[in-house]
Amino acid sequence: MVSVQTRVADVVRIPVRPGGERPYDVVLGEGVLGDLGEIVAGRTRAAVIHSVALRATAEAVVADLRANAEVEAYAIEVPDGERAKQLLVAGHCWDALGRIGLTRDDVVIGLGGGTVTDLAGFVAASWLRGVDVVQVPTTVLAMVDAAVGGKTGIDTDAGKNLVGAFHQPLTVLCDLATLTSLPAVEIRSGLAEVVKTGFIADGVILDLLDDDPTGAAHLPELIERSIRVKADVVSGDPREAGRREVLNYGHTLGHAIEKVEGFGWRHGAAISVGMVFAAELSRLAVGLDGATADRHRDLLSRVGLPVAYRGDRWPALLDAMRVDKKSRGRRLRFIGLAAQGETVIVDGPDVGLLISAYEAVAPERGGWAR
Ligand SMILES: NC(=O)c1ccc[n+]([C@@H]2O[C@H](COP(=O)([O-])OP(=O)(O)OC[C@H]3O[C@@H](n4cnc5c(N)ncnc54)[C@H](O)[C@@H]3O)[C@@H](O)[C@H]2O)c1
Ligand SMILES: O=C(O)C(=O)C[C@@H](O)[C@H](O)[C@H](O)COP(=O)(O)O
Ligand SMILES: [Zn+2]
Repeated sequence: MVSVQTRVADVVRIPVRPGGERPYDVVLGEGVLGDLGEIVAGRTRAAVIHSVALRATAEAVVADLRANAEVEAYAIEVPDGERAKQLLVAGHCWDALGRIGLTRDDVVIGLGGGTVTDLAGFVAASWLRGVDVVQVPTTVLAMVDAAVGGKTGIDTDAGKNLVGAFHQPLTVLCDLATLTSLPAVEIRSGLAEVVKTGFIADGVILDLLDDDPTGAAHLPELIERSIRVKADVVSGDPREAGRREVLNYGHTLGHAIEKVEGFGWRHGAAISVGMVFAAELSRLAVGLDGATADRHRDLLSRVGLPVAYRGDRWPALLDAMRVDKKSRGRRLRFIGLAAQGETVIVDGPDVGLLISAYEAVAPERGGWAR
């Protein structure tokens, strides 16, 4: 396990102000899960959607809400990991909400990693055409990214997150104490989104990770900085009409790897490879300097994330990338980097260029031609 230092002694509240939609805060600190009762007090019912790994925490939350907030709380358990983001599991949750009799005055609570907050958000967005959701992320990845900003959804056979809705939460509670049980491999996966945030916006993040690539020495600060960037981007463009697309840096290839791997790769691992590819594409297409491009591979390797993938999977990856939400007609679109903190759209690059960029992550190519 990676030890979690708690340098953020005080609770930090980071505002998300999505224009036209209800404003909310991301609350970050040790023990902030204790605020949940106050947040949902006055509701009749609450449904706590959680993964197997969070069963004990969910049971404690349910008991606390019943005893201290006079809320009829119920736990709904879903599978661990990406297997939660399936239509079948959403259906299981809708059936459970039906049995509970959850009304529009009641609330869904998403307790777990990004797979659970994505699922719970989608269930809340669709149940009765929309009920409130409070997100309680328990992984680094969910705190810095998935639980913030209202993107919710599930996967289909065709690809990642292809069904979903924008549904902003009532509040996001990031309790640093929950991270003490998080395996190191999951911390590393979360650091991939942290690195993404460093390259697209806040360069201090990259320096902090250079200082300690395990993330342990600066974890609360890394989480806070990443949330601030996400909150800022989402506040300006909650429904991805434009600028929000920058949060997809590394995701076009990353999501394709997840699909080709049958959703068996961690999200952070897949977008780590995706960022090395995106950096190389940026070098070739928009003149990103070689040192910044190389910094991707160096930093991500030192964090302990993968930076290479199989050459023979290129045709399948290209097919998978065509259903990416950024695609327009036959044109693939990528988020590129002109310099650290300066994103650009790489619109409709030709396949030859994509293959050249892919060579940066495929040590032995094979099975595909230029
Ligand atoms: N909606 C968004 O904006 C957004 C942003 C980024 C990622 N995502 C999505 O998030 C998902 C990845 O999230 P993730 O990395 O959190 O994965 P995850 O939800 O699969 O969690 C990782 C593993 O850790 C376990 N776990 C969770 N909290 C724990 C804790 N405190 N202690 C011990 N074990 C714990 C989980 O049960 C799971 O097995 C992907 O589906 C990705 O597409 C969504
Ligand atoms: O919040 C966003 O916007 C993002 O793109 C954040 C990503 O890290 C995240 O993985 C998101 O789920 C990707 O969304 P998608 O629209 O590409 O499915
Ligand atoms: Zn992501």
